[in-house]
This record gives sequence, C-alpha cells and structure tokens, in this order.
Amino acid sequence: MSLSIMISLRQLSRSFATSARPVATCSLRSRGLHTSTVHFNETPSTTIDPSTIPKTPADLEGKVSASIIESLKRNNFNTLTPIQQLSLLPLLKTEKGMVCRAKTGTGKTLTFIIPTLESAIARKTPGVDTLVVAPTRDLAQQIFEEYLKVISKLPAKVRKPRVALITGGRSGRINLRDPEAIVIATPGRLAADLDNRSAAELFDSLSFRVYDEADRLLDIGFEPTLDSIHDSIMRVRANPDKPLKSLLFSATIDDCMTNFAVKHINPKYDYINTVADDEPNVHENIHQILVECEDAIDKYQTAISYIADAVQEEHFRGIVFLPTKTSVDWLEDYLKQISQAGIASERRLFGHKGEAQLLKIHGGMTVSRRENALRMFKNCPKGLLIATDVVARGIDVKEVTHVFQFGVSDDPLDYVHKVGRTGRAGKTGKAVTFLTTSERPYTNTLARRAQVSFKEMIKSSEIHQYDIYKVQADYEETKEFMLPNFSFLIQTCDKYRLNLNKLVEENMEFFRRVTGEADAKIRLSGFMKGSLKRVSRDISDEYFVGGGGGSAGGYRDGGYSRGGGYNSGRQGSYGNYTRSDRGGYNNRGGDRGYNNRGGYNRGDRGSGNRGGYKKGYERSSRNRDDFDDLFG
Ligand SMILES: Nc1ncnc2c1ncn2[C@@H]1O[C@H](COP(=O)(O)OP(=O)(O)OP(=O)(O)O)[C@@H](O)[C@H]1O
Repeated sequence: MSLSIMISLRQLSRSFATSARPVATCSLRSRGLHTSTVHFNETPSTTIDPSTIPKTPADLEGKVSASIIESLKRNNFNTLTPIQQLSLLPLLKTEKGMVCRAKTGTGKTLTFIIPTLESAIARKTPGVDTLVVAPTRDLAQQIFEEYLKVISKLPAKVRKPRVALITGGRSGRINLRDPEAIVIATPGRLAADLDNRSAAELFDSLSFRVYDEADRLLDIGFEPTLDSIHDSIMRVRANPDKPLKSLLFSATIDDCMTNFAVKHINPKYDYINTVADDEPNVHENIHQILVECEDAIDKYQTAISYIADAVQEEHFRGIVFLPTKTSVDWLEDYLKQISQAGIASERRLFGHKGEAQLLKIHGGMTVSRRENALRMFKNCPKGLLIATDVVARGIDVKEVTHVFQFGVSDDPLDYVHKVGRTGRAGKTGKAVTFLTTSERPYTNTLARRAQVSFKEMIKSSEIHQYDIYKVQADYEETKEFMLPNFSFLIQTCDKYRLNLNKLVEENMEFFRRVTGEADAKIRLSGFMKGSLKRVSRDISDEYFVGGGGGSAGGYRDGGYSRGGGYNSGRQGSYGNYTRSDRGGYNNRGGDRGYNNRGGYNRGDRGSGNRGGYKKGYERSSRNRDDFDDLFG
C-alpha cells in the first residue's frame, strides 16, 4: 500500500513570497488524491524535514546546475514559490513522472522549466529531450517565451538548448536535421507532424513529456489526439524499457485527469497537491465580487457601467470573459460606440491618448492577430481585453487589476481559472461576476465544486448606472451574438439547473432593447430550431419565427419588416436568412461556422471517449466555438 503525506500548506500558499515557514508538521493520512498532500508512492515516508525544502534558487545548489541557478537569479526569481519548493526536488528525481497542482499564478511553469532544462542541458545526444503540450496556441507561445527567458540568461559558456514552437496557424517545424531539445506544441498540429515517421523519430529518446493545463487538454476532447501522440512516440522509442517521465500540471484536477495520469504515468503515480480538499480553489489574493442583477437588460447596463468607471481608475488592466466569439465581437463594437457617444465620460473611454486600449481575442482570429492583441494588452499602460475561454487558462499578464464575467462559465472550474488571470505572482486583484436572478443557481455549483465564496455581494442598484441603451446596437451583429449564446445557455441550463424559458426571455428582451426593435423576432433555422424545442410555446411564439413551439411564419426577422432592409439595409430579408443558414449560426463571416470546421466530428470523438454522447457533445459545443483552430 502506498503512503501519502499530509502537509499543511495553507500558510505557505497564502502568500506568494516564501518567507513563511512552509511545513510545520507532516502527518500521515490515507485519504484520496483530492487532498493537500505530497503523495510519494515510491519513497513512502512519514515525515518531511522542512529544512530539506529549498526556499530560494541558491538552496538548489548541488541539485540543479549552477548555470540554471544563475539564470534564475538574473531573472529576479529570488525565492521559490510553494509549488516550486515542494516539487522541484521530486521532479528532478522522478523516474516516471508526477501530477502537480497549485493555485493559479503561483509559478507552475517555472516548476517544470527547471528540471526539463536541466535535463536538456545535460543531454549528450541529438534529439528532442522535452515535449510540452498545451491546450491553446496562446499558452504554447507563452511557455515558449518563458523557456527563452530562462535560457537567454544562462551564462555564456553554457550550451543553450534550442526550443521549437509547433502549433496550428504557424509554419514552424521541428528541425529534422538538428532537432531542438525542447518542443512546445498544441496537440492537433503535433499529432499531424508525428504522422511523418522521420519527425516521430526525433522523439525516440524523449526524457520528459509535460501536459500543461492537463485537465483542460482532456476537457476539450484532446484525449484521442494525446493517445495518438503517445503511440507515435512509443513506436519509435529507442529504449522501450526506459520510462518516459510525464508531468501533469494544473490548478484544478478532475476525475478524467486522474484516469489519464494512471494511463500515462502509472497507477501509483506521485502527486503533489498544494490545495487542500476543503480549501477554496481560488487564490486568496483575488477579491471575488458578485453583482446581483435583475435580468439581462440590467446585467449589461450594470456591467458596462461598472467597467466604464473601472477603466477611468488610475491603474486599470481588465479582462472581460464571454462565452462565444460572436459575443466578443459584439461587445467590442458596442463598447466602441459607447465610448464614441461619450455615454460614461466626456472623454472617450477607449483609444484616445491616455485612455485605455480596447482589445479582443478569440479562437476565430488568426494566430498573428491573437499574438498582437495579447502583446498590446501586456504592454499598454491601460487596457480592456474582451476574450473567450482561449485565454482563461495559463495566460500570464502582469498586473491585471480586474476580471469580469458576464454570466456563467461552461464548467465551474473554468471560473477558477478565469478569475486566476488576476491576483497573480503575489499581486491582488478583483474578480467581478455579473449574474441575473435566473443565473443565480450557478453560485451553488461554484460553491460545491470549487469552494467558491464571494467576498462581496452587491446589488445592481448600488452601482452607478449609465444609460447605455441610448446607443443602439447593430441588429444583425446582435442577432449573430444571440443565437450561439442561446446554444451556450441551453447547455448551462442543464448543468446548473437554470430556467431556460426565463433565460431566453430575458435575453430576447435585451436583444429588443439594445437594438431598439421592440417587437423583434429571430428566425430560427435548422440546428437552433431543434435546440430551442424545449422552450415553451408562449416564449417561442413571442420571440422566434419558425421556433420550437411551432409558430407558423413569423413576420419580423427575415419577414416583412426586415425585408426592405430598412435597418441594416444589407441584403434584405432573404439575404439575412441565407446568411445565417449558410454561414453557421455562430459566425459573422459566413464560412467559419461550426459546420465548416469539423467541430462536430470532434464532438463525436469527445463523446466516444468521455463516456456518452451528451457529455461529449456538450463539451464539444464549446470547442466548436472556440477551439476549432487548434486542430489545424
Ligand atoms: N519564483 C518566482 N519568483 C517570482 N516570480 C515567479 C516565480 N515563479 C514564477 N514567477 C512568475 O509568476 C507568474 C505566474 O507564473 P505562472 O504563469 O507559471 O503561474 P501558473 O501557476 O502556471 O498559473 P496558471 O494556473 O494560471 O497557469 C509569472 O509571471 C512568473 O514569471
């Protein structure tokens, strides 16, 4: 039987600085994996001597090469974070790999960079030594830069390992003649490259394989791709008996990850967990605020008013998370109009000298546009980034002061990662979530699944409101935001026991209010018609044409009042109708819709692997919107 060692890490993890004495006592506990434990299966021991835990890079002397210690110092990493203190020595010694869990913003990336770089520097033969797999292109790019940061500060006499970045949307390849020692990749692109036997052979003596945001990799349906990568690597392995060390990192762990670790490491894998079972998953440096709004009309007005005031504070860098690409596009345009109309300030809120940059990022943008947006967000003195889940995980931007969430997240653990974009590296930050009365049951799931408790609850009436609805949003663009938003809401209704009728009603009332079309109806087609079948006939008749409730022939959208194109004047009614039919309901450009990107197939794959059509489908729905481009 393996033993696990329970360590009280609360004090240690409370602050990023490590002056606190990390380990007071170690007591033996035989609990499951979801505890604050260091779980060493191969070297069972009942005590850890706190004096053996390294607290600064200098304490790693003799265990890590002097050149790496020098680089850490040059990078001003003067103390080690709790996860680094606890896991660096085990990671340097591990023979098969391990799982490491620590809260957001606590330095997990450097935790795997140090041992893998050590291995790459020590390597005598050509070939890839470490493979790091990340779920998004943006995160892969960030990890790449973090490696370069450490490598570039190695003393001149050291042979510097080279690093390759292999993701979709980029032309870079591993150098077949002289392979880079470290490869950072997203799964789809890597799997495609490994189909080429000579590329696969570069991995024949791989030492480390790192899965960053491991639970996310699985959550978005990458498991079959990861299995195929595994098979390609194992097929060419020069010494099949030599274990390949797999390191799994995340701030959150779910059962899928546990099963994956069993398969990809070993059934008795070691596990370092710095978050106790009963401890909130969110870092304590994050001040969580819940703003209680009446309905969607109130929510958007309150949230935009709150943001408008926050933007005008002296120090501001905020991220707004929204569930779909079209909602991101919509909010960006709407905020631009609000800024231009001078609704919340005489000066423009965005774009003018001294004011904030307004930026957006989502999976429908090209790699270079995404890189650009993130770079600008990192470098501007003040900025607001509107984003989908593509930057929910791992993305490290210094001094994000606010994270805003309009409504619920697809998964309660996503909430933890999103708020984790602030309150990083010892800094504090605010995470503000705006929920309508119908969305409120979501907080019960947050509390149960992630021990989330809001430090502050504010009623929307307590927030200074600007009359945002003086600005009318573009009808077509708002409609394109609404439909995928409904798809998203349908999924969340089941998960969080929300009332679909109320959600549809309040969102359609918002649609009417913000477009200024008091009796607008949306024409449903194909997929949406089926999805909204569960909506009551009354609601359906009130808001939809050709909807689930069986309304015959509506008159608004696609009907006479839009037929003349008086509002958008773009293509007349038939044009509107075909556009949404042909282009996929969640897209503006017509050819980026879910039908065209193979997202549905992925849903099939996901479902086959994740136990049941429903789960796979639900999860893949998000993929369709956001993660399609990773598979290229
Ligand atoms: N020992 C250290 N001293 C000072 N800063 C550090 C140290 N280790 C890491 N950092 C910095 O802390 C920040 C957060 O680190 P990192 O992005 O690795 O967090 P993380 O734990 O992976 O978070 P997430 O779960 O959100 O991915 C980065 O800016 C990183 O450079």
